[in-house]
Amino acid sequence: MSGAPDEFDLIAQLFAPLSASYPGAFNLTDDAALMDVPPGRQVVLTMDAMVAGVHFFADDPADLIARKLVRVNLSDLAAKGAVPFAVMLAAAFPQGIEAEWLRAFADGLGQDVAEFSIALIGGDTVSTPGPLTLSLTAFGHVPTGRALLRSGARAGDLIWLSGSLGDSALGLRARQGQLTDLNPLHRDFLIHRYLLPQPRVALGPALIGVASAGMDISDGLVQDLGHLARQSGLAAEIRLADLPLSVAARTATENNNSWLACILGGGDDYEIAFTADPAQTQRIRQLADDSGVALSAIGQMTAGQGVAVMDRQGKAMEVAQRGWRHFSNAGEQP
Ligand SMILES: Nc1ncnc2c1ncn2[C@@H]1O[C@H](COP(=O)(O)OP(=O)(O)O)[C@@H](O)[C@H]1O
Ligand SMILES: Cc1ncc(C[n+]2csc(CCOP(=O)(O)OP(=O)(O)O)c2C)c(N)n1
Ligand SMILES: [Mg+2]
Ligand SMILES: [Mg+2]
Ligand SMILES: [Mg+2]
Repeated sequence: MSGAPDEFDLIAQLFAPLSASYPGAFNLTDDAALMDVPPGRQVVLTMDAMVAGVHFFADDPADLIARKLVRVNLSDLAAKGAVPFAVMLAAAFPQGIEAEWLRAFADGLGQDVAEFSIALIGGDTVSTPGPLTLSLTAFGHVPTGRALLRSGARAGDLIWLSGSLGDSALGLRARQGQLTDLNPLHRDFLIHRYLLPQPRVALGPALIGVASAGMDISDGLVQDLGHLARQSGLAAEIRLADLPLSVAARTATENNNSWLACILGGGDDYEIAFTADPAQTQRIRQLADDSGVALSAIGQMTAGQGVAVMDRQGKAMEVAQRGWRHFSNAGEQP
């Protein structure tokens, strides 16, 4: 492909190679793909869209935009305990987009297709007079009947969280010109966490038979745990002191307490929150050691409803920011 991109060259030259490992994708030359499911497994499907100016900045590197798109979707699959195997891409590219940008985008897609052993099995390519708009559908599989659901938590279960919380939301604030007193290394780390989330693809499947419920944290810990608690018919209580913070996030919040709200409700974490019977604690600690992904017990499920955040004195805190909403009704209680 040289000069101005052509729709069919783009598909044949840049996207088709990413389907090579999947015969049912017909090298992206047919109307649809065919999918077989391994015996004893169920397909898990998820779709997340990303829009320039809403989920990422239009001038973010094209390869990282593509990889973030893959990763936010694989995060949902991991939260269900699923092993990812395929994705479908719907891309609306702004008119006049450059061939070089598309090549970088496809390179990024290819990097993550390889890294996560998945295939691009189809999609659609259109132009838009609006901002770059991307949607990915991701497919994974789990042993039939064993997927982790939001509804499986029981009273007394501990709440666990992978990785560290708030890095990405702080990275976004740093890019927006806030958090100006960060040291450059911390700033780069936080921005990297924003640009390139790390879906917990190995952890998810390992949690089957260990966790009672799971979800990924995309909107903000407090809001998202609220969804899990509601679906399980329970309340969630988390302890501020036990939230896993990176050195960079800890430093940022030490200097300025108002960033705490960002950690509790800033979103873009793409970490997995799961619940488990306290009897599973040893196994979970072993999983963390084996996988190299930190797992922290941050609270417990109790009878009741809602999410309470306990401060360092054990008192319920006011939470200024519970999580991201694309739309909200004025006057509605969050
Ligand atoms: N436009 C839509 N049409 C159908 N289902 C949707 C739509 N938007 C969201 N959903 C469904 O609503 C549920 C919650 O979505 P969402 O909050 O985006 O979850 P997540 O944060 O895990 O991506 C999911 O089951 C999702 O498939
Ligand atoms: C430029 C920019 N501004 C703001 C945000 C913050 N933000 C946008 S959407 C979102 C929540 C997650 O996106 P969503 O579409 O709700 O994904 P899902 O919850 O469906 O996985 C957050 C925290 C961002 N990521 N980038
Ligand atoms: Mg979603
Ligand atoms: Mg999710
Ligand atoms: Mg959301």
